[in-house]
Amino acid sequence: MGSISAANLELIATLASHCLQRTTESVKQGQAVLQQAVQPLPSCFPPGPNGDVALDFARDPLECLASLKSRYGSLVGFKLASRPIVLVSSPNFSREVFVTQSSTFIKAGTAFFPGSSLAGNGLLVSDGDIWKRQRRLSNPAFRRAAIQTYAEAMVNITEKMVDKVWRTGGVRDVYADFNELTMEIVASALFGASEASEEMAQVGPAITQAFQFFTRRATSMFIVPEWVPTFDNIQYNNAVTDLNKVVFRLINERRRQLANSSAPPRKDLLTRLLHVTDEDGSGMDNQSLRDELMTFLVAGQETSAILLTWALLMFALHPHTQELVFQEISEVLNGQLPRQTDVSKLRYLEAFIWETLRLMPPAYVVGRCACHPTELGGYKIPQGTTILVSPYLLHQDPAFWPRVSEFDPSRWMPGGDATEHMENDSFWPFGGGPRNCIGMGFAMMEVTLVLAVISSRFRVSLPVGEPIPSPRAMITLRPESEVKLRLTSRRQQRQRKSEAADEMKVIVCLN
Ligand code: HEM
Repeated sequence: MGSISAANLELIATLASHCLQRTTESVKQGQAVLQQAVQPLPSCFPPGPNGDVALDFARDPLECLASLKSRYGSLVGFKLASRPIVLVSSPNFSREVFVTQSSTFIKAGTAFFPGSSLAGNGLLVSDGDIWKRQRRLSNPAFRRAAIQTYAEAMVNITEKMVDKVWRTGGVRDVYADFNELTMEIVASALFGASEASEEMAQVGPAITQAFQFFTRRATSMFIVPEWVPTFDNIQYNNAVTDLNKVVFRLINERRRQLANSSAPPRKDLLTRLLHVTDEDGSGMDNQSLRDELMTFLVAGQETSAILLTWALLMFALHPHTQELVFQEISEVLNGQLPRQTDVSKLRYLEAFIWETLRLMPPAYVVGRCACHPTELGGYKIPQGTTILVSPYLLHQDPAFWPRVSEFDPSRWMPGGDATEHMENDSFWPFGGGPRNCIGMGFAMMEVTLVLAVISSRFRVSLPVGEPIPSPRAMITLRPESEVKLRLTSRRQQRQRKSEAADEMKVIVCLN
């Protein structure tokens, strides 16, 4: 057997110390959780059940949260997998968590929060000064004028999908199709609709694998740290390594192009992020850029795919509403493809999207952690308590929403009963306060344009005998499995109708 070289020894020593450090961190975290587990809930905690609700939650998270609210009200204290949790589902307490006490209720320490090497220390997970700086530097890339430049690509990519895979319609798993579509849209917005997004498409399987792992981890009660060499972890870490290679290469290439080229700057998000600097002239380093780009992929791809899927299901379940959307689109677009300037004219479609977000908010709960002892609604909230604000429960509360379970987009039209909900804190599909969704404008434009393209070409229905797909609450409120919908080409349907009418005319003449 050969002897171990000095370099190898050094490597082994580094690895060992790394593992020891990570183990110590994990042990510390484990001790903190254990301490919380054995401690009873404080007496002045919000009222709730005595036992741990982990089993109920694992069986059906939505049902578990709804039953907690119906039994104990809009501020419930309980234990979930031994962690102290407060469930918040009223407008004023949600505002307090998101806005008034936003510096007390932070991300770090939130139970079941999917911190992961995939999104690194990006906007979704960071706190304090790091988050402030990254948000300040990222904001310009999401301003209205900036996101408008992605509209054309959003429409082209949708057209391409429709022409390639939907063509004449038929039954499709629209959830799978939308996952691919939104991945391509967000990758093209991030890196430009060129070789870069093609390169990202090549790492599609790695992204899918990393996302699936990320979801499993975020919904598991027992989290194995990513550095432990389990089969799952090794696969995941390989996927992240593949992604990192591509993303770092793209960042370096773009930096070189910007330094050398006198050509007009590209308009993708990466270029915009490379241009912004702080007051001291410094911008984001490669690692921060990588973390934000991956965060935008993680935060922006699946949420939009889910919203599009629920929207199409709503079309299928409410044919009259679908026809109203189609009428509006026909009038506004007049047979042309939608453009960014059309988005604000599609008022009923926008109302339709808000109503879908009301009943099926992809972010059905939003988590925070109390970074020091505080109060909420007169109750004591110890440091380390996880707060779950639930837009899903709030959007379905009959105290704030008349005809609460009716799907009625017209409530969002001028004079409707929902228009004031944006201001009165009973509608939080994109979160709120300083940590609200940076991609809200992007997502609303994307979903509007995609639905406009689809609706002008297809009528959507539930295939005969197909059950209505149900939601499954994971990190997001996603479909439980495939969502199979029938897409009937409106053009072919018109053709068939006019052929049938011609045939009828012939029969009448012959008679
Ligand atoms: C229908 C689509 C979307 C929904 C429903 C949604 C929902 C949300 C919600 C509820 C939050 C707040 C989370 C919290 O407070 O902990 C959030 C944050 C965030 N979203 Fe979205 N999102 C969507 C699309 C997007 C898109 C398209 C992007 C980017 C391309 C994006 C990027 C982010 C980021 C970076 C954050 C963290 C912001 C911060 O803490 O500063 N989201 N999103």
